[in-house]
Amino acid sequence: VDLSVSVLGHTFANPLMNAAGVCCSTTEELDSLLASASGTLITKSCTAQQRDGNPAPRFKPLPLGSINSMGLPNEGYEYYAEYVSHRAKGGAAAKPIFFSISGMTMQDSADMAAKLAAHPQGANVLLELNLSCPNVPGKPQIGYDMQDMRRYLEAVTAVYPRPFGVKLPPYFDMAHFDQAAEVLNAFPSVAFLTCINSVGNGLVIDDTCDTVAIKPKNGFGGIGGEYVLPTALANVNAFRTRCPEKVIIGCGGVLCGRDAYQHLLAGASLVQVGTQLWKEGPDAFRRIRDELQAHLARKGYGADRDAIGKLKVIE
Ligand SMILES: O=C(O)c1[nH]c(=O)[nH]c(=O)c1I
Repeated sequence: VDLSVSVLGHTFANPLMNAAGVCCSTTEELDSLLASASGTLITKSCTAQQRDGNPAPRFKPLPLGSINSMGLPNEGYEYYAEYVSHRAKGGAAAKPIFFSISGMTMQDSADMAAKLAAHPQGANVLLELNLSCPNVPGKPQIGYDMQDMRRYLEAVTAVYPRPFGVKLPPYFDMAHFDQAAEVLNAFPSVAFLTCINSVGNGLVIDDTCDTVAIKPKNGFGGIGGEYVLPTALANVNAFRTRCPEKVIIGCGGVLCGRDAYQHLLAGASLVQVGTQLWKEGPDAFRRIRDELQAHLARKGYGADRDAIGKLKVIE
């Protein structure tokens, strides 16, 4: 089965990649993804300057997923810009690299986008603008404020001439799908949407000691893993139907090849792996890729792209 996917002006060997934030904060981590069976990779969301993030414990793996309130720890824009200078390649050996930006202010995000636009490897980098970080105390999610989202996209499109994408939070109401899609469809250069970020502000309790699992925000943090697959699939499908000109990247609840297949059916062209990558390491990509390949073969598909968006409803 041909797993290659050609979207956004690039061809990927397979649809799998990491979710921003997981196994992608340092050169070593990023190189381990580059060496893995993933089709591509994305850098940790960066801010203008290096950030330590929230106090630990700030991440906990759970039987059915994970909770995190990292607080946007990262090495700063220049570190990741330097990384893509060496690693992003064009031409035959192309391995385009996704670059996640999550400025502390709109101006910071616009400034970093402008720098990325001028980057020598700019044509081999795909910007994923993170509008959905749920864990910086005092910073409400941009993706949940439609006017804010419009302002951010106006600021970034004014300085970033290339097609780029947006990392969206999960929405849970049809009216919100409609409102968000209306904003996003007003920006043709928003070429892809990554659905979803973690389900914000969950609370995990360790009842052996009657205490919350993580320290920041009195234990409130983003939920990932098996818990979120139905919500992720709904958001992939909702934006696929509302934004037919945009590419959808699925993220959320992918543990195995069949989960990735469900994201393709729902409308995703690429599929990100977060919590399971944290638990299993980059070898997860070979396993999930092979499982996806086997599943598509069993279903009689010649290529994974033939499955994209093929979800049937009950008439
Ligand atoms: O706390 C984080 O660093 C974080 N954690 C998430 O679950 N999603 C995000 O977009 C971010 I920027």
